[in-house]
Amino acid sequence: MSARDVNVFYGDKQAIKDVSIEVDMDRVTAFIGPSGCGKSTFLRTLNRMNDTVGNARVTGDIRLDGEDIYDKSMDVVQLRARVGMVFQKPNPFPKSIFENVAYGPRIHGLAPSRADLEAIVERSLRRAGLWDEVKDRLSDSGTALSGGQQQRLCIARAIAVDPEVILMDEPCSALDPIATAKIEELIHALRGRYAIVIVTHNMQQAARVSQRTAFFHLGNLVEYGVTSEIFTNPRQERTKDYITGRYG
Ligand SMILES: Nc1ncnc2c1ncn2[C@@H]1O[C@H](COP(=O)(O)OP(=O)(O)OP(=O)(O)O)[C@@H](O)[C@H]1O
Repeated sequence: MSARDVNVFYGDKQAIKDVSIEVDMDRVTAFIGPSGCGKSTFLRTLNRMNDTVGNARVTGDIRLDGEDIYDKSMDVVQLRARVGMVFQKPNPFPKSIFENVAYGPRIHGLAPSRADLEAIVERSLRRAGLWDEVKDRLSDSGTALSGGQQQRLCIARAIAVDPEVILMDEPCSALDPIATAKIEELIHALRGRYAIVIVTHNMQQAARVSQRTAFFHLGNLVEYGVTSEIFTNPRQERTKDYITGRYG
């Protein structure tokens, strides 16, 4: 995915200023920066989630496989299948575990038969590291799972429609350390199969899970590069101040 000269406004207030970035398709990219710097706002431009925010306006050019995702001909439902999203708070549908995962493939026509649908559900739950925990209770409600399991269910739901990119907006902030570690392991396991972009407040997490890091401050993309270099040898003073804990 590539973004060029992206600006986002909420009414008159500019939240993102001229951001350009190339997201590598076979890597995990972390967005870091102090609260309110625009990480989530920018993440949401990548699958047009800002369309659902009444006063938000996006300018610039964002492409997925060379296609302008803001073009009038772009089908937003298809786009959000290709660029899936996992939110801060796990948000399974109030339906069974099976239905949570089956819903997307069904509406996108990916499963011609019941057997195909069952295969997709099993594969997605396996990839999300949840199959062994839920295989005997697929008809239980998704909302009855633990928080960490719910978040892996949401990841399985995103995977089920065969996305190219998965956006994760602070996916562990509502989870305990054990559930967090499982999600981090999962991100490692999914790397290479999907491009993953994760917003995180937790710098250790960014360092653990990502290969590329983008540091945002006051709506600007201050620095973007190889994660180990950003954390050990940042080029910009503002990045250095943030990673050494001087603000944020
Ligand atoms: N719906 C909205 N209407 C108006 N302003 C908004 C809206 N959403 C976000 N903002 C503002 O845009 C700026 C960027 O917010 P955003 O949530 O993207 O930052 P963030 O870096 O993700 O913050 P955090 O780490 O606290 O989640 C902030 O000043 C915020 O107040």
